[in-house]
Amino acid sequence: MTNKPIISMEKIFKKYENNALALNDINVEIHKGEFVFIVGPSGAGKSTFMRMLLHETLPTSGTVIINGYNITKMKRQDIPYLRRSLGIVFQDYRLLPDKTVYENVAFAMRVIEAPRRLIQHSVNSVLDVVGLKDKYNCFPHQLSGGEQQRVAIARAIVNQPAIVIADEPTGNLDPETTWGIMEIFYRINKAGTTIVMATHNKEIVDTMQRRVLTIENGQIIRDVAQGGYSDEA
Ligand SMILES: Nc1ncnc2c1ncn2[C@@H]1O[C@H](COP(=O)(O)OP(=O)(O)OP(=O)(O)O)[C@@H](O)[C@H]1O
Repeated sequence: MTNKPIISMEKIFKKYENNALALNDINVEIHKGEFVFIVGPSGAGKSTFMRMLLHETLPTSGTVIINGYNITKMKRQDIPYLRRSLGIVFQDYRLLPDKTVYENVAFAMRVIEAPRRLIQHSVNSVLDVVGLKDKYNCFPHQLSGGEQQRVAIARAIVNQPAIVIADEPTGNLDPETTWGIMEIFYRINKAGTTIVMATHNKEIVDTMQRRVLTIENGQIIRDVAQGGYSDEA
């Protein structure tokens, strides 16, 4: 058995066109099954870090390997395979407004041309995981923010990704709804999926007691295996 990290970043620098140095020598390994919070002040480089995992931005220098793909060297035709191994959840849900809950989730499987019966089975099963089976026929505007985020999570996990990347997923939600969403992430992680979540929410980080990477001025200034928002390593 190998123990290769599922995500590895080595000597990552990211300088934007305006010369802003968003990431300044990031070195980190994340292993399968970990739950990792990315925290830090506004402008620290968290979004840049997350966008790099999604292949939305490339490093100026350094190596990023995600689920076996070297993102700076991979072939263009392999990008969809990398994306398929990632489930993505955003702060603002990003559902298709004119599609039902069922269709929003099924869409993620239709684009990879999954067979119809598998789609039916998988969508029903993930809607059950997020507690939204009864709402399968609703449109996003008929749902609360928390329910919309549940749909987005169902969509993110329906293709059974190895890694779920969540950027501030509870940023628009009240505290009670936030905990409902965190419980779902907790269960997904318990089932073996690696989770990387950027958040400003001190309370959830303190309560969950998972790995915390703190980014400041483009550098990882703290890496705590199991701790709170500002615990020392
Ligand atoms: N597309 C871009 N072009 C130029 N500079 C950028 C770009 N995106 C981010 N930056 C700069 O890079 C730095 C890091 O930004 P980033 O968005 O990664 O921070 P963040 O930690 O996610 O902040 P927040 O918590 O406010 O979302 C900032 O100085 C920002 O101004």
